[in-house]
Amino acid sequence: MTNDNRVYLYDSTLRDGAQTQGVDFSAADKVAIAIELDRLGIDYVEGGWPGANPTDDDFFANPPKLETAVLSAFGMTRRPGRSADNDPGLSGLVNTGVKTITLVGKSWDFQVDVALEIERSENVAMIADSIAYVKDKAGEAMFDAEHFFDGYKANPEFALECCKAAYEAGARWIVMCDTNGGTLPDEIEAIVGEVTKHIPGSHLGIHCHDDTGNAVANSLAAVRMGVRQIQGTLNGLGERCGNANLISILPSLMLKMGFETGVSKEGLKRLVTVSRLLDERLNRAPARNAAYVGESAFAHKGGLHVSAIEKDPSCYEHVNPESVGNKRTIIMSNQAGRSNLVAKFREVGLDVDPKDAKVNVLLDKIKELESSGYSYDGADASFELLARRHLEAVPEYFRLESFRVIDERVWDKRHAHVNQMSETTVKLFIGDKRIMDVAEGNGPVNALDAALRKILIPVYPDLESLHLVDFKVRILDGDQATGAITRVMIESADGQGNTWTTVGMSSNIIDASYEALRDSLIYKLYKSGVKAHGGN
Ligand SMILES: CC(=O)SCCNC(=O)CCNC(=O)[C@H](O)C(C)(C)COP(=O)(O)OP(=O)(O)OC[C@H]1O[C@@H](n2cnc3c(N)ncnc32)[C@H](O)[C@@H]1OP(=O)(O)O
Ligand SMILES: CC(=O)C(=O)O
Repeated sequence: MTNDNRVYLYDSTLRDGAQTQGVDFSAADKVAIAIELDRLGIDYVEGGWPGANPTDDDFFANPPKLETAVLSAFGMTRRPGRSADNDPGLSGLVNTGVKTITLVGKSWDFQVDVALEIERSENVAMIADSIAYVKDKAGEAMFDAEHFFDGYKANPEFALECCKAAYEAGARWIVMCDTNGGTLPDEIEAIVGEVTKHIPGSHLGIHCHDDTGNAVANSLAAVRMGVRQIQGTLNGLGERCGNANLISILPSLMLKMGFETGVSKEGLKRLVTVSRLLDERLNRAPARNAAYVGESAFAHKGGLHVSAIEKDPSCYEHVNPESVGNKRTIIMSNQAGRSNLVAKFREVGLDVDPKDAKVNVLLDKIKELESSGYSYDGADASFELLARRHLEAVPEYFRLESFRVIDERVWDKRHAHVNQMSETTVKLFIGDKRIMDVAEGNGPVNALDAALRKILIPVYPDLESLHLVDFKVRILDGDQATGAITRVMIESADGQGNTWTTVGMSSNIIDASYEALRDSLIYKLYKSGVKAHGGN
C-alpha cells in the first residue's frame, strides 16, 4: 500500500556536491559520507558518475555496504545516433552492478537545439531508449529532466513530452530539475501543478539549485503540490550557489509539514552531527547561522529575548533545538539584561539568587568591559572566570611578575633567506615561589606560550593536554593604524572532548594574547578541580 505522506530523499552530495568549487572528495571521503547518509535514513545515495573520473570508478569498484539506503549511479542518456546497448556510457553505468541508475537528459528545446545540436525527436528517443535499457539491466531507473522549468516556460509540450517518454519507458521517478536555479516558488507551484495532471506525484521528484536563495522553498513548494521525492545535498553543497540543502529540508518536512521520511524522529537528532562531519571532512568552518544546525540557530543575545526565553523558550524558538540535535545558548554581551546573566549562571553551574545586588554590579561591569573592547559573546570561559571571581573566588594558580619578548629576523648575506626567531622570558609567582624561564618559538605568542608551559606544567601536570585550536585577532579601531586596540580570542582543547574560548584585549597584541592564554590556562585548572600550589 502506498503512503501518500511519505517523502523520499535522494542525496546528491557525492555527485552534484562534488561539482562545488574547492571540493575534491577522495573515494574514502565518499565511502564515509555514504555511510553517514545511510545511518541518517536517507533513501537514495547518489555515489557519483562512473566513467567520469578515477575517484568515482574507485568508489563504484568498492562500494560501501549500506543498510537501508539505495546506492545509485549517475550518468547521461545515450549519445545521439547510437543504440543504448552500444553506448559505452550506459554500459559503464550498468557494469557497476548498482540497482538504481539516474540518467540526466535534456527537456528544454533550446538546449537540444544549441547544446546537443540534434533533432528534438532524437532527444526524446535517447531518453526513452536509455531509460528502458538501464531499467532492464539494473532494475530501477530515474530520469533527471535537466532545465525542466526553463524548458517548460519555453515549450511546455516538449518539456512534458521528454518526461512522459521517460515515464512510459519505465522510470520509477521523473525528477524536475531547476538546473539554472532561477525559478521562484510561485512558478514551481504552478508548473508542478500542471505536471501532476500528466504524471502522478508519487512518481515525481524535484531537484533545485540555490541561485536565487530559494532552493529549499522551491523543494517544499513542489512537495506541497504532490511531488514525493526531493533531491539535495548535505549543507547545500553544489555548483555555483549550491543545491537544495537536505539538512534544512528534513526538519521542515518532518516537524512542520507532517511528512514521513526514512529518517526517524530519533535520527533527526543526529542532524547537527551529520552536518558538522561533512564540514570537518571538507576542512570548512561550519556556518554559524545555518538553519536548524548552526551554532547560532538557537543562540539568544538580546536581553528582552532571554527574559522571555526563561519563561518559555517557544517565545523565541520556532522548534525545540534538541529535536535536531542542537542546543540553546545564552550569549553574554552589551545587549544582555539580568536574565542573560541568570541563565548563563545556571548554564555554568553557579547557584545565584537573581536578586543578589552583585548580579547588577556584574552586569554593569560586563557592559563596561565590552564597551572597552572585550567580547564575551563567544568567550564563555573568560566570562565564567569573570563571574566566578566576582561572585565567589577562583584560586590564584600563578601571578605574573613580567614577561619580555625578543623578536628577531635575520637575513642571510645574499638577502635570500630570512631566519625568524622569537624568545620570551617569563617571571611568575606560584604561591610565594618566584620562577623564571625562557623559551623560543616561531613567533612571539608561540614563545610566550612555550615559556608559560615550561614553568607551569611541572607544577600543574593537568596542563600537559591543553592545546590551542584557534587563534583569532581583530583590530577594534582601525583608524588608529598600528596603535589600534587588538582583541584576541583563543579556542583551546584538552583532547578529552572539551573546548573553551577565552578573550584578551590590549593595544599590544602580545599582551592581549597573554590575557587570553592566561584565562585559558586558569580555566583548564579550575575545571579540572586542581588546587592552587603553595597558596589559597
Ligand atoms: C546539470 C548537471 O549537473 S549534469 C552533470 C554535470 N556533471 C558533469 O559534467 C561532471 C562529469 N562530467 C564529465 O566528467 C565529462 O563531461 C564526461 C566524462 C561525462 C563527458 O566528457 P566528454 O566526452 O569529454 O564530453 P564533454 O564534457 O566535453 O561534453 C559533453 C558531451 O555530452 C553531450 N551531452 C550533454 N548532455 C547529454 C545528454 N543528456 N545525453 C547525451 N549526450 C549529452 C554534449 O553534447 C557533449 O557532446 P560532444 O562530446 O559530442 O560535444
Ligand atoms: C541533474 C542536475 O544536476 C541538474 O539538472 O541540476
